[in-house]
Amino acid sequence: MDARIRPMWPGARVSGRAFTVRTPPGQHPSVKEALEIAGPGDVIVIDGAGFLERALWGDRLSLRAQERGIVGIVVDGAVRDVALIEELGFPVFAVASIPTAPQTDLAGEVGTVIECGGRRVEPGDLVVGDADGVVVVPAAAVDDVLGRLPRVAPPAGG
Ligand SMILES: O=C([O-])CC(=O)C(=O)O
Ligand SMILES: [Mg+2]
Repeated sequence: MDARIRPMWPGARVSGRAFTVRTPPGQHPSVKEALEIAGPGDVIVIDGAGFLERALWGDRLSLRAQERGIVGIVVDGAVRDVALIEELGFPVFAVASIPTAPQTDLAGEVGTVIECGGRRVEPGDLVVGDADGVVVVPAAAVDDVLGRLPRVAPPAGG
């Protein structure tokens, strides 16, 4: 994903399966819906249209996500409660933080093909994020990519 998408606290790392959401700018209903459908090992990936004037995510949603086994979220948009999210240790990757609340009147879609950070993301793609940002590996390419890892990994003990 492009370099706008950053970890919201130092040391945040995530890897898991994409659970996708597309939401109208600043709108919350589909984010909350995703939270109740996504499950263990999922990373919620939100196409928020890059809108930065309202936060789509915060500490309460992070706590609920942890309860459900969701392993992190990636938002092309803004979040809030970053200090509390860091205390929870929940990995959140987003463009920015802002204290302003989301709106609750328009739904989007969950579980469809979306664009996030300039990349196409399909449900089930592998999402990996760390201090450098986030990459998406298409589900069909995961075996190939993992199969090549031993050749690029440093030697044991090295
Ligand atoms: O308004 C919201 O639900 C987002 C938020 O602050 C939280 O999850 O704590
Ligand atoms: Mg909050």
